[in-house]
Amino acid sequence: MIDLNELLEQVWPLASQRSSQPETVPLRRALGRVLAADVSSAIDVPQHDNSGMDGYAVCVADCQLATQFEVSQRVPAGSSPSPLKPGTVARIFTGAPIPPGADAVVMQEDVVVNEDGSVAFAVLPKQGQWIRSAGEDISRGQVLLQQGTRLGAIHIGLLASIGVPQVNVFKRLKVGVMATGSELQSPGQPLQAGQIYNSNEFVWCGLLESMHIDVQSVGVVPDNFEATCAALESLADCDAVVSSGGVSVGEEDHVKPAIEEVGELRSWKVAMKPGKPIAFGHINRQGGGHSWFFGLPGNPVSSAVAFKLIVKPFLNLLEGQSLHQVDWRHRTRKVQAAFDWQKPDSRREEFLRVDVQSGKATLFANQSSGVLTSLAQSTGLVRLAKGQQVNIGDWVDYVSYQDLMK
Ligand SMILES: Nc1nc2c(c(=O)[nH]1)N[C@H]1C(S)=C(S)[C@@H](COP(=O)(O)OP(=O)(O)OC[C@H]3O[C@@H](n4cnc5c(N)ncnc54)[C@H](O)[C@@H]3O)O[C@H]1N2
Ligand code: MOO
Repeated sequence: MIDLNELLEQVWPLASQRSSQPETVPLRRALGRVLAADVSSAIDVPQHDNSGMDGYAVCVADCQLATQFEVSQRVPAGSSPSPLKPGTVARIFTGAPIPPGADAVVMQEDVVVNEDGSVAFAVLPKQGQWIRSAGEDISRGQVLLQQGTRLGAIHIGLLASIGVPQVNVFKRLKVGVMATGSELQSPGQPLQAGQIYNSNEFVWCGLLESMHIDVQSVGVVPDNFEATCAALESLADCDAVVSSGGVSVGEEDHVKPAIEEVGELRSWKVAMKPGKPIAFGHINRQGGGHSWFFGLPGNPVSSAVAFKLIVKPFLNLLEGQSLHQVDWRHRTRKVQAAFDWQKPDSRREEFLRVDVQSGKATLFANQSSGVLTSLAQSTGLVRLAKGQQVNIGDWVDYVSYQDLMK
């Protein structure tokens, strides 16, 4: 058996060697895409010192209590003020540029306005108060976002705030999905004796779509060699293909011989539970090149866990993110076990489905790799080393699903 960390060190670097091509897309199409180049700002944000309040722009050195000041100009947002006339103040509104010569803003609640329109201050202003400085958010020349950043809504807002209308991102990946198993039935059809519904395909399509990846699914492939080869070949133009089932040791497992027929295969028993049998390789394309291939176990929990821990980061790397950005092992933290685990697996590390609230991990009662409910009713995985026993109150390593899918 191979340790998970060793497998990751063998497989992930293969993805970094071949990242996808860049393309330019308008900002409104950039959500979830990966930046293909650093973005620097050509402007200061905000561009000018501006008022943080509706009120009066003043020169602090001129201000005295019990004195009336003439309001010499009115500065709404979007206007360009003249220099402040000495001994006067300027009416100003939130976001409007500070007139040259003014060095503080007094909010209107702290000002008395006289009948003749002049104003007086109840409290003396402090230098700089209520002034938002030019460049305090982003300064000109600053690298705002780095290559490899996956763009969320706030990132896109930042790009808009520096006036950029479009952005250079890596091409979207296309990933093929297939579920092998003659026992599989599609939702909506009645179950015959011995059949189960195909859920893996739906889990993966959802995970891939949430990763902004285009999905091409061939659905269920029956357990026979020819059908498996044909399905694999039909997906060869994808960047990668993920298949479930048929990677263990039974005679009905056709995935491994089929990959050997249409490409190249490496398969492992990974020392992890769930997710032990994993096949990896590639499918040759007719015109040259290849699609990467992952054969994950059929058990729904095993395949979803293997997908999140192994395949998802691989796809992120293939799209152009860096190893540091995708390696979930940096996002592991300690939580306190609210459970006992007295019979650990001595040969495989274990990933237990737990619900973590306020730093305390409660174990989902049924840890079988066939129980998909365990994934729905947990917040993440506790990672235990081979043979690691747990007593209530022990601190254990934990990674949340949210951090795994970042
Ligand atoms: N003699 C041994 N048997 C098994 C071993 C072993 O080492 N020696 N390993 C076990 C482990 S661990 C796992 S995990 C499974 C993996 O088996 P396969 O990948 O070959 O998957 P199948 O046998 O095709 O299916 C396993 C299980 O999952 C259900 N399944 C399959 N596809 C789907 C789907 N699309 N949606 C929902 N459920 C699915 C299938 O009906 C089976 O119940 O092997 C153990 N056996
Ligand atoms: O990989 Mo298997 O999940 O240990 O059931």
